[in-house]
Amino acid sequence: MKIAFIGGGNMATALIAGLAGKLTSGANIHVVDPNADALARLHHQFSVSTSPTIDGAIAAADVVVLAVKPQQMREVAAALQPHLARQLVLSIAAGIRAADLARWLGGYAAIVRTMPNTPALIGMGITGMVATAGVSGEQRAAADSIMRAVGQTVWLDDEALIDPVTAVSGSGPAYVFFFIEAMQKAAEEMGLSAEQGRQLALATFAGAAQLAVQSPEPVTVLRERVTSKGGTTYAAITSMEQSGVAAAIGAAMQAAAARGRELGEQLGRD
Ligand SMILES: NC(=O)C1=CN([C@@H]2O[C@H](COP(=O)(O)OP(=O)(O)OC[C@H]3O[C@@H](n4cnc5c(N)ncnc54)[C@H](O)[C@@H]3O)[C@@H](O)[C@H]2O)C=CC1
Ligand SMILES: O=C(O)[C@@H]1CCC=N1
Repeated sequence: MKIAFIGGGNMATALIAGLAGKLTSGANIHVVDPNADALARLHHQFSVSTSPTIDGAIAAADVVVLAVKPQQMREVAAALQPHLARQLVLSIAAGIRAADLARWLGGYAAIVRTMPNTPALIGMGITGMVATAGVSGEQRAAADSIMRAVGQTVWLDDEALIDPVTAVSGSGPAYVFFFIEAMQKAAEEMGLSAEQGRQLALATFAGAAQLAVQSPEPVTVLRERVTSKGGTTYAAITSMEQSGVAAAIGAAMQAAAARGRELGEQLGRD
């Protein structure tokens, strides 16, 4: 499968790292980005071919992944349009609605809209996906195999659910890193070294996440099992409840989903 990426930034790099040598070789991956440093890095790491602007290489691709910022999508779509004939267009942009993208591509119908996340870099991503009516069964399977090469996939029937997916798993790695940062900072404030705090916090996250994945029991039961009545965890969870941590997480996720909808409305307006 030949895959072209328009945009070679953070998320494209995570996808290429997961894909190269797995689903396809770097030689079958082409990356377009005006940033020469980004192209040099990707070429050096994964032996992908590169170009600073959209060129003839796009015609040879089976799948064109749109990995630019939402604000750049319209301009990129206009430049891409003359090069499209039979390729599947796979967008990873937050907010941008498939119908607006199809319009900017001059009515091009073969579009899969997705929301991946950066753990794709180590093959542990998860991607929410929705196909438009113009996508063939073969193209849908191709999109699924690309994203499954870097993790799990969740197909959605309703495109509106991409914004909630963005709020959960697209932006989610940042919430986890934020929590780990806070734990590391508190560990240091309590006298542990930076390295000890890092080791303890990371092993706790990785261990607890794997336990939750592998356990047949819901996370509520797992949490209760750590929480002895009147013990240390009880003190910590009571403090979090008093601080409104669960409500704050809910509000943060609502804000992420709302921002996705807002981007779609703003950028799709004309
Ligand atoms: N970073 C993340 O965790 C996730 C990002 N996304 C989506 O992925 C997209 C890219 O995000 P990031 O990789 O984080 O951004 P980024 O800023 O790291 O990458 C964007 C890249 O596009 C390039 N670019 C700018 N104009 C271009 C043009 N005309 N043609 C080709 N390339 C051009 C830039 O030089 C840059 O390398 C966004 O739409 C975002 O919503 C989706 C899921 C997760
Ligand atoms: O923050 C963003 O807009 C992108 C989409 C999901 C993760 N990063």
